[in-house]
Amino acid sequence: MNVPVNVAGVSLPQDAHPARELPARPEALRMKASETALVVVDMQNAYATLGGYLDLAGFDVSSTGPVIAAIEKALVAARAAGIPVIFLQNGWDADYVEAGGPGSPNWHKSNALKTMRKRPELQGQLLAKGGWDYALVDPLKPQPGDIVVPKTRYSAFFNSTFDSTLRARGIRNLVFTGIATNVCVESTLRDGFHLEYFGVVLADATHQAGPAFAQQAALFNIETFFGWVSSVDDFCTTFAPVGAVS
Ligand SMILES: NC(=O)N/C=C\C(=O)O
Repeated sequence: MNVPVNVAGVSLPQDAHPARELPARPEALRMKASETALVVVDMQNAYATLGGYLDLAGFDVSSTGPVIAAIEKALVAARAAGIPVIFLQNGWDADYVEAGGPGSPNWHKSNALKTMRKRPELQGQLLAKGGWDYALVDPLKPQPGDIVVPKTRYSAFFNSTFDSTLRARGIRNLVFTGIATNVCVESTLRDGFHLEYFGVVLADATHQAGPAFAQQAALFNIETFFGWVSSVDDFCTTFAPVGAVS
């Protein structure tokens, strides 16, 4: 039911968004556009482009093209439905202070930092703010009104503005796209679960870091324990304007 909202003497717009039912595994999920964000995880050259960090570190990024196209489609639908779009962007300052030194597990586990230690000529290039590797891929540049949240660890909920950005807007549903399904997507969705956010992955708009089984395992974990799994077409159809013919 839509009722006028008055907060501290200020009238806020009524919520004109009806609940929609998004087909998903293991079951459909009811959600309102006004309580939902489309989250684009780390679609940077580092993760999606030949010559970027993942490629240089030995991960296969040759099939990320369809993922970029699928995210573009989801972005069009989200913006048309009034669903906020949040781009996450992973990396550190050019001196890697934010990456942590040997006292941080990140220093030991980050394959970007390890690759640069192995190949000193790459020092300062991988995931460094201001550089090509850190930049979002060209087809997925933010548009006015979109939100960009920088982050320094796999989960977007740590040492970032992500949680406050969501809570300030009354968002409780997170629709995830991006790379990598089994690292930053899953880490962020899992932390969101523990903070009471409903997390849905659009599987065809994600890509794993590592072998294909890593994608399957991440989707299994999400579907079974932490959230829901849907598709770009189902997201677009669910949030299409009422009466729109597809
Ligand atoms: N965006 C990601 O999922 N990142 C995965 C690995 C890394 O950043 O080292």
